[in-house]
Amino acid sequence: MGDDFIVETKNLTKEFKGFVAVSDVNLRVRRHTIHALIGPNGAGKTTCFNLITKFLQPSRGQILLNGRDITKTEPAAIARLGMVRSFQISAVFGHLTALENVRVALQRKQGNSMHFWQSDRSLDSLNERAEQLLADVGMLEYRDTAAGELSYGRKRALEIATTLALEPEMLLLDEPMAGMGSEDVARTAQLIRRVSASRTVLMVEHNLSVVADLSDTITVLKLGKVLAEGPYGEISQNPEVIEAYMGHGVGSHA
Ligand SMILES: Nc1ncnc2c1ncn2[C@@H]1O[C@H](COP(=O)(O)OP(=O)(O)OP(=O)(O)O)[C@@H](O)[C@H]1O
Repeated sequence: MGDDFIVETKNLTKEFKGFVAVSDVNLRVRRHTIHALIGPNGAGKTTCFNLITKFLQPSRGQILLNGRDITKTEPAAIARLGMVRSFQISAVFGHLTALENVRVALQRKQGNSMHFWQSDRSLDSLNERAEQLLADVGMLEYRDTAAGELSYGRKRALEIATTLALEPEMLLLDEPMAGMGSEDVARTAQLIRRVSASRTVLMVEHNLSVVADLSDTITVLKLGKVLAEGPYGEISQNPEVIEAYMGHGVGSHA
């Protein structure tokens, strides 16, 4: 793999009233890879994620997206630059069907230009694109099901489809497996692998076997600092990582 980084942070630091939650983090996310942020509770994963997606403003440091400094960029502008965050809590409209949910996302992407939507042809092509996105996440058979009636895992798949409607170059997933049963976890892992084919994925995830299975690179945070970075086989052998996870699984994964 070449050294082509889509996201880089330089000395990224966040202090909350003097408490340093994220401390001088230099993260480099290689294009077209799956990169996971892990670490024990309170390690600073969520804060780091919120900084990168601009939900929080850093106290110090820099964030680069495709080499461009986005440290001061408004969160709303980030999606237009190709970086889209998918939420842990499903953001789909329960009373709309799966297809309608994806259509809404596509319309939002198109900017809702009235004259565009008046033609039947454009509506047809919108439906086609929405169906394609549902197929991409393995949800075509649920196209006419109200989102509120879908299982939690399928809601998440639908939510990923609405995120993909924005054509992100980079997808940020906040604990994609949270609250899922094992069947949904397996399906979602497959989905993440599939959508990562032409994109870059950065995820915060607690499920270590999923992280081990999916990630090209793993960054381990502890007390706001990077403790280790590398593929699972490497970090899981790192004594400091094992100690940080004492009794919680790193190193014991087959
Ligand atoms: N808004 C805030 N104000 C004060 N302290 C905060 C704030 N947000 C996070 N922290 C602190 O920063 C540290 C890192 O928190 P963070 O949520 O980023 O960790 P995490 O690795 O995501 O943990 P978890 O796995 O438990 O979600 C914690 O000690 C937390 O209490």
